[in-house]
Amino acid sequence: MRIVGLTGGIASGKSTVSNLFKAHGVPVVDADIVARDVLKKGTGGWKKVVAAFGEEILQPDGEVDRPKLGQIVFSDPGKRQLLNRLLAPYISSGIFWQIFKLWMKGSKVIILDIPLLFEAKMDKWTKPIIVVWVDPETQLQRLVMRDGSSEEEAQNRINAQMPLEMKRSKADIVIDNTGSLEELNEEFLKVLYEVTRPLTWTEFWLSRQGAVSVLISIAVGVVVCLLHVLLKLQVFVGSPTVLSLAAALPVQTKQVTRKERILL
Ligand SMILES: CC(C)(COP(=O)(O)OP(=O)(O)OC[C@H]1O[C@@H](n2cnc3c(N)ncnc32)[C@H](O)[C@@H]1O)[C@@H](O)C(=O)NCCC(=O)NCCS
Ligand SMILES: Nc1ncnc2c1ncn2[C@@H]1O[C@H](COP(=O)(O)OP(=O)(O)OP(=O)(O)O)[C@@H](O)[C@H]1O
Repeated sequence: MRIVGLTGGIASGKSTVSNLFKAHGVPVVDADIVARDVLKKGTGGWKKVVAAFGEEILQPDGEVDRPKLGQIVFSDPGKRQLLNRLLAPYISSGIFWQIFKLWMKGSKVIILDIPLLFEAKMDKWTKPIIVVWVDPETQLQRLVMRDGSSEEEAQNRINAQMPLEMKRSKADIVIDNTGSLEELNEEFLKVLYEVTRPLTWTEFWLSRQGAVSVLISIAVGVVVCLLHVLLKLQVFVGSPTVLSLAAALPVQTKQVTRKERILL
């Protein structure tokens, strides 16, 4: 199985690119969706966060007031680190299960869309790593337009992440999303070709099909060895029971001649 890391800065266009992957039939695990699920009312993550930040971050219906919590953590690095620490175990196990479900379905290539891939040190699990890059002015402008936030709030969110230039330097593939959506689509098609090339042997062994092949090979090996041992036992012990056991195995057996017995 190939787990492709898709990352970048906030509003650099990760979701836009992951939608293109989905449209071409490549499954995507979205870490932002996992992070939302683990903060739903009554979950383990919700309990930890409410205990640490107090009930004033809750809406009247008991769900977390996300914009309010966002304002708190994106203007205070200490509180952001606390939130990250509290949610990290839930987010990583949520991501693991999503990947496992796709593995069970037999998906060979999956995209892990995760803004904090490097910050959360999850880059070692993904190959190749795609970074969606935009220039800083375009990033700020798109973020303000999308979220309707002030420039200051938007800049705080940008500053809360590893600088995009540093992410770019760690990438295997860079998608420059400074241009139009048409230009992005053109660049995307080249990346799609690269990402969906045949699996390497290592990736194949890590896929469900590879694991099944290994299990079948082991089972066949065990049966062959067992048969061999049983036939030998028949030679030395001369037990007809052993021979009938060997005959019951799903491998063709034949009567051992005297000459063959001597060879065995
Ligand atoms: C603070 C929260 C409640 C704000 O929610 P809100 O709906 O306003 O934003 P949303 O979750 O859609 O995130 C939007 C973007 O903000 C950035 N972002 C989110 N959390 C963080 C963080 N802890 N550090 C840096 N950037 C972050 C990401 O680029 C993300 O795509 C929420 O972002 C959150 O729970 N964050 C902590 C969980 C986390 O680390 N999420 C990132 C997924 S790995
Ligand atoms: N090439 C483009 N031209 C114009 N607008 C774009 C382009 N690419 C993305 N956008 C817009 O920029 C905004 C940010 O894009 P997107 O939501 O895909 O970013 P993101 O990296 O997923 O953000 P986040 O980190 O918050 O999840 C969106 O409103 C999107 O429609």
